[in-house]
Amino acid sequence: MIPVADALARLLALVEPLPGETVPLAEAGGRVMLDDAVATRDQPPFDASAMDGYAVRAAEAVTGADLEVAGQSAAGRAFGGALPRGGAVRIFTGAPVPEGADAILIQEDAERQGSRVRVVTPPGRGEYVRPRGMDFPAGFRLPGPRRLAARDVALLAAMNLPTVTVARRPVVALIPTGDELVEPGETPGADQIVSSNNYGLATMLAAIGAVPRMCPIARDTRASLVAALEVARGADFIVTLGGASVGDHDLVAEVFGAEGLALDFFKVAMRPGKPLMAGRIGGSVMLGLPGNPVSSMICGEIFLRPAIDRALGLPARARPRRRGRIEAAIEANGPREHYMRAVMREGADGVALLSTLSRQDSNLLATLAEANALIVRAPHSPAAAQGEAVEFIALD
Ligand SMILES: Nc1nc2c(c(=O)[nH]1)N[C@H]1C(S)=C(S)[C@@H](COP(=O)(O)OP(=O)(O)OC[C@H]3O[C@@H](n4cnc5c(N)ncnc54)[C@H](O)[C@@H]3O)O[C@H]1N2
Ligand code: MOO
Repeated sequence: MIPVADALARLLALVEPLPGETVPLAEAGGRVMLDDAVATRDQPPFDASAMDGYAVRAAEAVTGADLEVAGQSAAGRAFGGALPRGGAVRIFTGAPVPEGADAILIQEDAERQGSRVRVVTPPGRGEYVRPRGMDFPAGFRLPGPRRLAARDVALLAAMNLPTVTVARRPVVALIPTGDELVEPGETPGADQIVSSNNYGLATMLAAIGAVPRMCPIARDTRASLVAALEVARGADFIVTLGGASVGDHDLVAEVFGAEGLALDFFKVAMRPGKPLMAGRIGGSVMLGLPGNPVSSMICGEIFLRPAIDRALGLPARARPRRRGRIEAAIEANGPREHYMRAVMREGADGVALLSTLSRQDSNLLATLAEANALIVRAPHSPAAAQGEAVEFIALD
């Protein structure tokens, strides 16, 4: 058994960042932009009004001043010239402030009389004027690599970038293994269960920008595993579920070995998730996850997510951990790093409070769904009393 951190480092070393492809902005959300984006223009591209009112010279727009309205500036239809002396220009939000004006008299602070406007409450100099480039100047950089959130895409559009170069999505073949498995919706035999891990992992993968490839269930025979591998070939990652342990029907390492798997490691000091393996087969990274549903989902969190991030060109790092306090005592831990399902709530003073769920067996998907956090306990940690600090990973 190797430590979790070593296993992750070794897995990440097997992964190569994928090349980029150019996509239209409307399809860029959630994708990883590889390089810095550079603004081609100032935003706003001119001094703009932040309010509806009158563009004026602050020095002239004193209380009671009576200004001649020389014209109007609307968004998309600027006033043609400069602001005349003693004048005002009717202006609307987002419109260019005419040359010579340095403040906006909002209409609530003015009285309009025909072609003239009286100042009731004078504006300060610069008031309600958004200077050119206030949001960002030409040459401004949005740094890559980054996974593009909706707000990033809005910014790229404002930067006048119609396309963006993003990492190709990694294709991840998911191979469930086991004679006992049927697809959801089928009628299981008396000794059968429904395959769940592949659906959970596919959902996790799609959410982080990978493309899951659902392979048919491989039975516990050489021929069936080889057939599933053929469906998986060519994917960036080939992930098997189950068949990883030491039982007579756990054939993955042996069959894949004969098919060219260069195994890098097998067995990790973690709980759940011990019989994890990784290597390379053909051009693909192979990750063998344990069959127990919670084990494979937690291994997905701890290993597959950082590996996908690396393929996407993002910094490769372990899932971020936070610190919180436990609401009830926890027993001493054994030799494996323990990922305990827990419910986290934010305490009144901003401290996260964690309650471990009472049942932690690695077949219990219902407790995983109930959990919103994984408390991480280092190997051999002593018993922890109520209120003690622990590290945890927030589940999303
Ligand atoms: N003698 C030993 N037995 C076991 C050991 C060990 O060290 N010595 N390790 C245990 C641990 S820890 C785990 S984890 C499991 C992992 O075994 P496998 O990866 O070989 O998984 P399977 O035996 O194929 O299945 C385990 C369990 O999970 C169910 N399963 C499998 N695939 C799916 C799926 N797609 N959806 C839902 N459930 C699935 C399967 O029916 C079994 O119940 O080995 C322990 N044994
Ligand atoms: O490591 Mo197994 O994944 O404990 O159940």
